[in-house]
Amino acid sequence: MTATRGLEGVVATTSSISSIIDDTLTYVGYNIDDLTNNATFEEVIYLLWHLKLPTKSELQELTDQLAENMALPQEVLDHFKMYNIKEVHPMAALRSAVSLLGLYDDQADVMEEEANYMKAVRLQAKIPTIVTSFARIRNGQEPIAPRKDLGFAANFLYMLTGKEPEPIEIEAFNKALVLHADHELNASTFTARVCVATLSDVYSGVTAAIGALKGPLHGGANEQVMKMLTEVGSVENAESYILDKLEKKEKIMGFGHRVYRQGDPRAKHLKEMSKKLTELRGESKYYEMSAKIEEVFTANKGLPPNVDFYSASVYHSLGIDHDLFTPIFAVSRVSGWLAHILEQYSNNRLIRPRADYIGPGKQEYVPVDERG
Ligand SMILES: CC(=O)SCCNC(=O)CCNC(=O)[C@H](O)C(C)(C)COP(=O)(O)OP(=O)(O)OC[C@H]1O[C@@H](n2cnc3c(N)ncnc32)[C@H](O)[C@@H]1OP(=O)(O)O
Ligand SMILES: O=C([O-])CC(=O)C(=O)O
Repeated sequence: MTATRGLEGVVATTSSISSIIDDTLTYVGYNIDDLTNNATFEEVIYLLWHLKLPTKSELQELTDQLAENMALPQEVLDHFKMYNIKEVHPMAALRSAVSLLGLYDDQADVMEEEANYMKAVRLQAKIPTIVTSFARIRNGQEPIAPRKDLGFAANFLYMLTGKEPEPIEIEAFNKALVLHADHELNASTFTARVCVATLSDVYSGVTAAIGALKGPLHGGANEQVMKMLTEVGSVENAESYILDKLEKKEKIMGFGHRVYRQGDPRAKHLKEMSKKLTELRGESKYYEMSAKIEEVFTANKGLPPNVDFYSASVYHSLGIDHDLFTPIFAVSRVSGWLAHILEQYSNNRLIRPRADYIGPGKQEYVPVDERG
């Protein structure tokens, strides 16, 4: 038995949800470029969960179900007062809040297909409310209830800021949600599938996935990119900053990918939005710094940017706090996690690989008093 480090190249499951073939990403056969340019996030949720695009009435039904389920149990809102909210990372708060949410769902452990589907609806609806309520409560503001007349993307920005977002903001945020929705067997989705393959519940699967997304080698990279842009500070500093990091053999966040070789097809959409939005805000230096970093890093390492790189300046231009970037990734990716959880349940087998043991050989037990 030999191990493949990081399971690189290992095919661990079949799936009908999304595919990456020759650097092309599709959701259920639809090219990501097409979906990003044309679809609402609600349509994409439906696509991932039902493996087909919705009719008008199917879309309306899902939209209504999401709207009806956005409110949080008061206990979940109250729990934000149990710790020092200003000191807590929002991803840790989200992970805990989702776990807590499971305690207030009397269907949490009901394993029927319909019950699991409705839990998916409830989680997809409530996660944006958790993120926006957390963000407001820590600023001493009251959470804002969603508006029935706004779509998913617009509602998120509205619940965060209390202001009705501009059409260009809604368009950009919707595109970002579509782009982050699913990505084959990435680390957090694999985590979710491993968890529920023990026939554990949907809340456990999503809680585990949030934990995996939090790390800077995965979803946490977008916040780290913004930290880097802040440190770089100006276009003039970008080249020396990157060359110095490379000299020290440090990783540059937002670059490289386990699967893509020529480039992440999602990055170009975010790059375009970054240019547009930073110009609109009179902060084009964030786009220009990013573009310079890309130029210098790619010339030196040959690694193109991934989805996390330009999403940082996009979210910054939308006025979003930098530590909310990864929770926003979760607001979108939960749609993919839930699709994979439902798919795993539908054809389940325990996921249990082997380890190639490399520890010591046979040893004799020595009582503690006799050990040197
Ligand atoms: C949504 C997402 O999860 S997208 C990914 C988000 N993560 C990041 O942006 C973090 C930065 N990137 C990385 O750490 C990696 O590219 C990963 C984690 C995305 C992929 O990792 P892996 O496939 O395991 O590649 P690994 O980390 O082994 O890198 C292979 C080589 O490229 C180098 N490399 C890869 N990415 C980077 C980077 N961003 N900066 C500098 N060097 C890099 C590694 O140092 C390594 O070099 P070596 O062979 O000389 O040691
Ligand atoms: O697929 C991966 O390894 C990481 C990624 O890009 C994603 O989850 O969107």
